[in-house]
Amino acid sequence: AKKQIAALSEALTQYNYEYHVLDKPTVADHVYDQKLKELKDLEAAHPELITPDSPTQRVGGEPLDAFSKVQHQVPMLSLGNAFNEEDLKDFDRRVREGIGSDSVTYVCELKIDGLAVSLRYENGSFVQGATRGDGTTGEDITNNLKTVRSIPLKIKETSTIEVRGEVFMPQSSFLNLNEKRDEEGEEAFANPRNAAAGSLRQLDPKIAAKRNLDIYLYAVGQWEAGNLTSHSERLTYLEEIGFKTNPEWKKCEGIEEVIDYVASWVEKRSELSYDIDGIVVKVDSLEDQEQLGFTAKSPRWATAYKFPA
Ligand SMILES: COc1nc2nc(N)nc(N)c2nc1C
Repeated sequence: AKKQIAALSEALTQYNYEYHVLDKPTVADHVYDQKLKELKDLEAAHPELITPDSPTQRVGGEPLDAFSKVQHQVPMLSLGNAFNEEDLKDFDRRVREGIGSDSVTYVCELKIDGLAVSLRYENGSFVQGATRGDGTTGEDITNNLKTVRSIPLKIKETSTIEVRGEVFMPQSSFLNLNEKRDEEGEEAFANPRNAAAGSLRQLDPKIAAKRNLDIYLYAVGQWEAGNLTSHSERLTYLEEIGFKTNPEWKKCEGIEEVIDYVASWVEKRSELSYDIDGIVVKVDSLEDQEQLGFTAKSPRWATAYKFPA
């Protein structure tokens, strides 16, 4: 039974990854459902073989009375804002002065309009997930985050790592949810961000599990395997070890290319299946990031260009 459970668990983990992270399923839904039922039956017959990172443990746990607090070992900071081209040029000038170079490689990422969360993995298993909170102390929402299908319960990296990203509700899920709430005489959510926040704040994971939340990861903490030299390499590494990253990120040589990228997304924004509230611009070189450091509350090597609300 142990071998069968391990084989089923591995197959289901791979199917889930292909469907929810790569958006490239290789088996039909009924195959997934049938194997999941097989695994559930085997685990019911051998409960001592159930592991917390089994595919059957996504919607686990009884409703909580409250969320416990989590201290972020590395604070979850906020981003300085830019509202126009002038602000972006000012940011670029400060960066070039700070690193003493006249051309900078940036990475641009879509700024997802959701909730920032931090995910901790130990020995390859998802062990804890927390909200940003006030940046230092967040809330432990591990059980709710386990219901987000695009969050892997196990990854290939076995050293302890922490990754950060944005949980969001796709627009289609938001519209369906509000329709259902309307039918049930419940108040509609104002926007997908509020709906995602409300879903992650549910004390009962069975409710969160029905909200079709999704996630894009964008940062990975320092860890021994971290011999990477740039943010773009880290994004690629996140993808390699099984995380979902937003595919629209782009390396930009100099602030003019950043300005072009930002302008292109002002147009294309409405074609996305999820809400974004801006573009995040980061210095790519980790050495340069190190040299620029942080203000009290945000990195000097990044800024968020905000779209008009
Ligand atoms: C480096 O710090 C950050 N990076 C970020 N990157 C993306 N893509 N989106 C964010 N919301 C974000 N927020 C922060 C504080």
